Amino acid sequence: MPDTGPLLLDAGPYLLRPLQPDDATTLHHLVNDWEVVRMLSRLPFPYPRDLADNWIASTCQMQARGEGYHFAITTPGGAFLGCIGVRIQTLPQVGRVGMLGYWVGRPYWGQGIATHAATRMARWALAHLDITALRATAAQDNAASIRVLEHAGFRHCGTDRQMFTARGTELPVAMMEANRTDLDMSTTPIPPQSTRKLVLVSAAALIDARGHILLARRPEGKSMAGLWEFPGGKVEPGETPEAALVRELHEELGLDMARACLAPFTFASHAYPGFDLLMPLYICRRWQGTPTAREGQKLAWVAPSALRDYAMPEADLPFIPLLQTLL
Ligand SMILES: Nc1nc2c([nH]c(=O)n2[C@@H]2O[C@H](COP(=O)(O)OP(=O)(O)OP(=O)(O)O)[C@@H](O)[C@H]2O)c(=O)[nH]1
Ligand SMILES: [Mg+2]
Repeated sequence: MPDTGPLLLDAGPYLLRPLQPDDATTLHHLVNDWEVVRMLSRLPFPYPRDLADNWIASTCQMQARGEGYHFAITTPGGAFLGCIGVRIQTLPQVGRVGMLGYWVGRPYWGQGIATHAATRMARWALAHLDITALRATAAQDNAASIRVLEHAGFRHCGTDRQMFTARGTELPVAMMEANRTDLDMSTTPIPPQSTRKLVLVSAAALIDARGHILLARRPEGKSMAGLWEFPGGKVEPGETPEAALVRELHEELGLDMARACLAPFTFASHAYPGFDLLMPLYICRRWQGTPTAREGQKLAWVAPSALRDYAMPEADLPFIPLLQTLL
């Protein structure tokens, strides 16, 4: 199974945990409800009891193969409220995307449960799974589900038609998408141009003896979580960019190095929706210690030719050809 980080997630006042065989009875009781099933494209009505067992078993297999992650939504006390999951698909031209789906049992509607679950699940999936974006569809007559997706940070990206098995017909659906930048923007209001901030960040391309470069994956909870970046961080007031980088590489990776080992290479100047980033990139080939993930980030030594396989913040993209030429 790919390394996905934790599989027990807080979702506001609710919990998300992998489905278990003994959820089948409650799951069946809640989902075998016309008002629930009519909004779910692939489920039949009535929903047979043994389908609940088979579905739960198939989610365990999907998870083991890294093809999908399906969770029960529960109260802190463990009461089963509904399901949410992401199934990974490879789409032509787009690549790997996660298809988000969810439902909540009718007795629990109107309490914001789906919004809490979808908000958390979307952030977890983009932080931990190798996907470029999340997609979801909702029947056009399912205004509640469209609102859930909007609140979770999804944007409308088109319309389509989908077969709804229980209703026995094709119906128009809203198509929605969220990528790693969408989710940042849904929590950070965009300031007007006059109050924009210039953020100075020092970053390092650490290069090992094989000519591989160290990338770190931004952990869940940080902005742009799930993207791979060059280790480093913000320059604090009164600090030089080099001193900031020596400090950050110690804090984030446990490395010790002399400022003289940092060779200025190039810089990025990029306008993000919420701030302007100015980021000098240093090359560093000598340090003391072994890079250790001290902030929950994942680390990877990457060959220059493979840099494009790692989703990076927009500001970093111009670095790739420069590093490939250097190495
Ligand atoms: N370190 C680093 N930050 C980058 C890169 N590319 C890029 O856009 N950034 C942006 O620069 C900003 C500052 O980075 P950071 O979050 O590492 O700052 P930090 O280590 O001081 O963390 P903190 O503010 O959470 O304490 C973030 O908005 C980050 O997304 C990169 O390659 N490396
Ligand atoms: Mg940092």
